[in-house]
Amino acid sequence: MFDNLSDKLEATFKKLAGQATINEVNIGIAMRDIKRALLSADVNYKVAKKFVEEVREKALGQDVVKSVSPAQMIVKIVSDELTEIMGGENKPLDLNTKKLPAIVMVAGLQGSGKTTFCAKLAKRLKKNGKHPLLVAADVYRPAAVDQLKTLGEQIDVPVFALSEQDALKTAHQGVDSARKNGNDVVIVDTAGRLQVDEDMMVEAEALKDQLKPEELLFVVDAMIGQEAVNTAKVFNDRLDFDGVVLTKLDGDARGGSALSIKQVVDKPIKFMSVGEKVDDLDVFYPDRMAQRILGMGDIVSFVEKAQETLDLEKTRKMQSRLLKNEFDLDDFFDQLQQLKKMGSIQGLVEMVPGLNKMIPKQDLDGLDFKPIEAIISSMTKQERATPEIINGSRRQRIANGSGTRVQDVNMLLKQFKEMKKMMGSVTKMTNSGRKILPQNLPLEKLLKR
Ligand SMILES: Nc1nc2c(ncn2[C@@H]2O[C@H](COP(=O)(O)OP(=O)(O)OP(=O)(O)O)[C@@H](O)[C@H]2O)c(=O)[nH]1
Repeated sequence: MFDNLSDKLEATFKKLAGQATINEVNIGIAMRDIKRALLSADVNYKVAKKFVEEVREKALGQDVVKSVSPAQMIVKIVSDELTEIMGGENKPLDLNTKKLPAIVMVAGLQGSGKTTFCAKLAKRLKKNGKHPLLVAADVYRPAAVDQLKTLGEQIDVPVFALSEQDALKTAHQGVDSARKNGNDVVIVDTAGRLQVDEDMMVEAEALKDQLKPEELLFVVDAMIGQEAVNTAKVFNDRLDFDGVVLTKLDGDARGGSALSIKQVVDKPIKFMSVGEKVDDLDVFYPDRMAQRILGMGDIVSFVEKAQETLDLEKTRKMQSRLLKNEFDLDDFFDQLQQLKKMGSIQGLVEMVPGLNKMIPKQDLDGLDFKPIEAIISSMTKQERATPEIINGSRRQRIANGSGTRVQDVNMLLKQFKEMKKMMGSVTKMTNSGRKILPQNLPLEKLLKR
């Protein structure tokens, strides 16, 4: 996400880095470049125009501070402005209500990722100690009801559905059922259509009027670019929703909708969805997103995600084995499982400052752990603990057992050996008190110029 925009902004800042002062001329060129970068990231034209005007005004109005170079100053202004256009601070869900259950109504076009989002949100709320109930009010497509039921089973959250095609009745009875069964939050999945149509809007308006949800969330697929912004406008004019959920940001390399939607509908983006799995949902933090766009990563989210998903006890044990250089293929296997729990690798790489520059995206596309897992699973306990004993005939046996080739086994063993060597030297550096991160980051370097 935002790959191109990040590269273009970085190039603009680099050009400014050689300048001694900020003046009308160099700021004019920089703003032209930034505007072009925003437009090619599919940012709404009016938003891009306003953005550069604000940045220009702030940059020219700044007192020259000796310790800060023009490039540093512009990076800071652009970062603040990006945060601002995406909404400033995160606006969390407000589920406070005197009458339980709290109701979250979810609306959007068909295929936007509504149903998947309902399940993701339910999982998140459950983790935070709530007792959600999912209500299948997307009654016209039996497959949508089945999909919600399957997801509900997967995350162990109850799903309420009726066999009748009556969204209002389903929603009302769902809320009653929640009240009876002690569910404190109801998440109502509503019907979508392929395009905005009158029947869908009328039904959504009726649901809103009758349910009076604490949160009405509009779900939109970021991959449709500016169309996402237009659809948001139409839905907001009719439903006056409370917040936006941007989905499929993992597939949206440009990111224009994330940058435009808040400005156009004046409603906060509350969540972003970055993959198909039930854990691929993140709270949307405009400031962290701005940092990501500027290639500075989002280490806070990375650490939060790790804390939420990883088995910390296991990780601690692994670290201690690493320090003693006892890390073996069993640990490697465990670590892969933990990594997988954290979500998409591309998403993780984008969060770590500088890492997205070090690993080409094409190396991550389609990265598949399955053959690695199969190879390790085909080894004996002894082989996993002491990979050095894996000779030619053992390699052949492991390849046969895992349905891979001997070359694949060789490659894995070689990579494991190199990784262990690298970890050894990192451990030594850490022990000797040398800091490894985060000095080598592109923007950190740029800021030092
Ligand atoms: N890559 C990616 N796929 C997603 C994401 N969110 C949802 N999807 C996929 O998008 C497709 C549509 O998602 P649904 O949740 O069924 O969409 P919906 O809006 O409920 O659609 P209807 O039930 O037909 O109204 C599914 O294949 C999801 O797995 C996401 O963040 N990233």
